[in-house]
Amino acid sequence: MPTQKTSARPPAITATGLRKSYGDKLVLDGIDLNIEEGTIFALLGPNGAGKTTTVEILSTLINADAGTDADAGTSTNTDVTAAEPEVWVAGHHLTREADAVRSAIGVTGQFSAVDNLLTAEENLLLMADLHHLDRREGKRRAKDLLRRFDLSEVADSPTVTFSGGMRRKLDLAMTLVSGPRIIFLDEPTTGLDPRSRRTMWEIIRELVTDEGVTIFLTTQYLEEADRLADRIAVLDHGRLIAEGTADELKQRIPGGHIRVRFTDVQSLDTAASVFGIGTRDEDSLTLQIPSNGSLPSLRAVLDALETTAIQAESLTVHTPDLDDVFLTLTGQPKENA
Ligand SMILES: Nc1ncnc2c1ncn2[C@@H]1O[C@H](COP(=O)(O)OP(=O)(O)OP(=O)(O)O)[C@@H](O)[C@H]1O
Repeated sequence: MPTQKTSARPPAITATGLRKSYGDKLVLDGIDLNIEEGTIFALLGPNGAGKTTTVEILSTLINADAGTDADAGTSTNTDVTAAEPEVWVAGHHLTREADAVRSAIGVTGQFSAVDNLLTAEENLLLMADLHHLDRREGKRRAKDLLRRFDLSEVADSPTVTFSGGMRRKLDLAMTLVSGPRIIFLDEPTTGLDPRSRRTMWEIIRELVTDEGVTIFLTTQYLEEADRLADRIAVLDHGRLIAEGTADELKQRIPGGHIRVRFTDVQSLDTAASVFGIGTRDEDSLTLQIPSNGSLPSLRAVLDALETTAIQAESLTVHTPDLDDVFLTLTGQPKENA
């Protein structure tokens, strides 16, 4: 069967005009993806945006409705005749070479694959069996993964006793038993406490830097995409409304600001006339002054307050984050998008 004929090192995932509807409900409306090998790609979107559906299609769990037809990416018509999807994963055609795709990928979904009745090691050995590894190799990989994920001490404990963070680590370890080159992580840290989330981030980063795997992750957390991803795509109502590095996305939105809170309206008014710019909010007694968040701009504000002897109660510096990106791109906060 053919493999993608580009360079010696094909992109990990390419897709053109990916569409999916459930009945009348259009979930994906012509999505294009181009993800380089050895990078982390984050698909960012609120609940119901179509993130899991995208992962399910790319990992061969469900079929897309259509790929590259004449009007791909431009139509919102849900009655588009299904054409052969044009999606390549790990250099293999998604539908014509589905088995080859499956053997190159690993998927960790929102619902744990961990069997509660088994120990951590038994869960890993079960995965090794499913992937037809011989017993010795299976045992070797299980031990190696338990050590890497800091689970050796609980290798023989029933997983029913595991915390959410331990379970999530074991889930990912189980995905790694088969040595996948591309790993799909569907909301890998949802519901985890901040410490477990950071541990998970470290593990994900190491997978890329140490082993050169490609990670396709979905997330609702702007911070997660910002911290982890080489490229981020923002999914909204079945369309990618923006794509780029975290910095590129941030550049598309207005700059940050310094927010100064005063103790009374008189101080607020004086400050508003001194600065001459900014948004004055009498209810919260705050003045929002445009700023790039740099030290000199902060110093300028502090100096002006000091020389004019205006009493400020508190001051916060706001640099643009991905929440601002969502607000700017969709006109709505992420939660309501
Ligand atoms: N099997 C299905 N039948 C009908 N509708 C579905 C099915 N699977 C998903 N949907 C709908 O498709 C839309 C996108 O769902 P999807 O699970 O892909 O979103 P998501 O971005 O992953 O959201 P979440 O963060 O909540 O998991 C939702 O409105 C969902 O109700």
